[in-house]
Parts: sequence; structure tokens; C-alpha cells
Amino acid sequence: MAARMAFSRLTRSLCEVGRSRSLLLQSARWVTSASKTLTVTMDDKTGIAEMSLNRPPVNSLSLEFMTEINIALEKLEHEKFCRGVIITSAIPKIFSAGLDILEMYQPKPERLSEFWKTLQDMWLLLFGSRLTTIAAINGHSPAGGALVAMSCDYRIMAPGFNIGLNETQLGIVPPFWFIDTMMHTIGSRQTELCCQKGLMLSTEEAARIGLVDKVVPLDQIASEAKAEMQSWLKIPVAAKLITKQTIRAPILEKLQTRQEADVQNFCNFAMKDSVQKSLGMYLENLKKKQKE
Ligand SMILES: CCCCCCC/C=C/C(=O)SCCNC(=O)CCNC(=O)[C@H](O)C(C)(C)COP(=O)(O)OP(=O)(O)OC[C@H]1O[C@@H](n2cnc3c(N)ncnc32)[C@H](O)[C@@H]1OP(=O)(O)O
Repeated sequence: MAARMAFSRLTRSLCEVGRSRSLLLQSARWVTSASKTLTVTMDDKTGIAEMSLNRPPVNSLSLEFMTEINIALEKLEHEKFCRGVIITSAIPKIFSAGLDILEMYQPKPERLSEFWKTLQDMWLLLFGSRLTTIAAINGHSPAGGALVAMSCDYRIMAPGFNIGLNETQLGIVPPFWFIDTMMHTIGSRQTELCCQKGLMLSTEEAARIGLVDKVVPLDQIASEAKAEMQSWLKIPVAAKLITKQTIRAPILEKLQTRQEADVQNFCNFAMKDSVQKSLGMYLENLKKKQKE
């Protein structure tokens, strides 16, 4: 249901963005075409797909990038032989820098609402996926990046990076469904501590509170993710999926029943002068940091 609703919006979004991104079936493996920013490969023997994010410099989630991700997720969801997907990054040291702040800073109102709908769709597709989903977190993963990781069934992270919902540090508020996703992962007390302070946790701190399930060296992250996936795929599929749906359905429904209102809230909030000022200053600091 979540995936179907997301798909109808996705189709519209695709037309508006005006890009064609077909997925080509190529014997044993299929790969995304038309774009270098997302590579999806599938091993037909194991039914395991890998989605690799590759939008330099930091895999920030723009409208177009999320549309691509959504199309790929939708395709995998309907791919008969696909049983699981591993999400990772092709960019050294960055899993995803989260939402593209440039989408929210001095935005055009129509694009802003489309941007938010596309983010909602991405979350609905990923959090509600029938597939087993594993995040192989091979770099920093703030805010929207953490949301992607937390929406998966399992998280493996390499040491030396940070992860968390840091929105309050930017003077913005994590949406209720970001918070719900974190509460689902680490419980409400830890979520409150992390979200109010906008904490970015080290890999080890994240593992300590269950935000990350396993810590492995960077060079072993891909093989470990595959091994972990194999163990999940041994569980009887219907039993596993119904269990996942039972746990996640109320969280998904909360957004599904308020999607339009959530878009409106977000747009109103984002357009506030004070929020625009905070975002402008944050962007400025990111650039300054680069020069230092
Ligand atoms: C308005 C209402 C909002 C309601 C709530 C919305 C919920 C929000 C969710 C979000 O995801 S907001 C985004 C949060 N993300 C961040 O705070 C991450 C910021 N980035 C970083 O901390 C670092 O860039 C990094 C990811 C740790 C990587 O550091 P590194 O030193 O490797 O690279 P930089 O030199 O910092 O960056 C390179 C380049 O990329 C630009 N950039 C970085 N992050 C973003 C981003 N999220 N969006 C857009 N652009 C980003 C950065 O400015 C540099 O640009 P140039 O100077 O090269 O042009």
C-alpha cells in the first residue's frame, strides 16, 4: 500500500523532473542506465541487489537524486527475483550528507513541495519495503543520511565516521517521521537525547545505543553486508515480512494519513525568515570550513 501510493506520486514527479531513467535487464545482472549518480546491480543467483549512491561531492539528497533512488527502489520491489538490497556509497568517507540544503535555501515554492513529497516517498518505499534492506555505512551519515540508514532492517558501519539527526544544530526541526524512525531504532529516551541536542555520534557511540548493529573495518564492510544479508535470507520469507509489517505499519500509517499536511508544514516552516537565515549561515559555515 505504502509502495503503491508512493509510486503514483513518483510517476508524477518523474514527469515533472523530466528525466528518463530506465533499468535495463542484462542477463544475470541489471544495472541502472542514464545516470552516473546511482548504480544498482543485482546478482540473480542470490537475489541480492546493491544500490550505490554516487552524487559528488557528498551524496546530498536533491529532488532529482531522490527521484532516481525511488525509481530504483520501486523497480527492485517489483523484481521477482530480488530478495534484499544493500545500500552503500561510492563516495569515499561519505555515506550521505543528508538533504541537499540548497533545495531548502531560497527555494521556489513548487519545487520545495515536490522535493518534500519525493523525500516522503523515498522513506515510505524504504521503510515499508518487502525486501530485506541493509545499510553498509561507509562514511559520514548526518540527518537525511541517517534516515536512509535507519530505514533499513540492519546497519553495518565502519569506524571513523559520524551518524545522527543533527537538525537542531542547523536551527531546524527533525520531522515527526524522522523522529519516529529513530525511536523505532533506539527507543524514545535515546532519541530524545540525540534529537534535542542534534548529536552526531561516532560509529562506536552509535553501536553502543543500537543505532548501528555492527561495526566492521571499512575494507570488510561490503563482504560483511553480503554475509549478513545471507543470514537474513535464510529466514522464512513470509514470516519475516509479516513480522516487519506488523512492527512498521503503524509508523508508516502515521505519515500516510498526514502526507499533505506534512508537506504544507514543511513548506511553511522552511519559508520562515528565521529558518532561511539559519540555513544561509549553516551553508556559509560549511564553505568557510573548507577554506580553513
Ligand atoms: C528547512 C526546514 C527543514 C525541516 C527539517 C528538514 C530535515 C533535514 C534533514 C537534513 O538532512 S538537513 C542536511 C543536514 N546535513 C548536514 O548537516 C551535513 C552537512 N555537511 C557536512 O557536515 C560535511 O559536508 C560532511 C558531510 C561531513 C562532509 O565533509 P567534507 O569535509 O568531506 O566536505 P565539505 O567540504 O564539508 O563539503 C563539500 C561540499 O558539499 C557541500 N555540502 C555538504 N553537505 C551538504 C548538504 N547537506 N547539502 C548541500 N551541500 C552540502 C559543502 O557546502 C561543500 O560545497 P562547496 O563549498 O564545495 O560548494
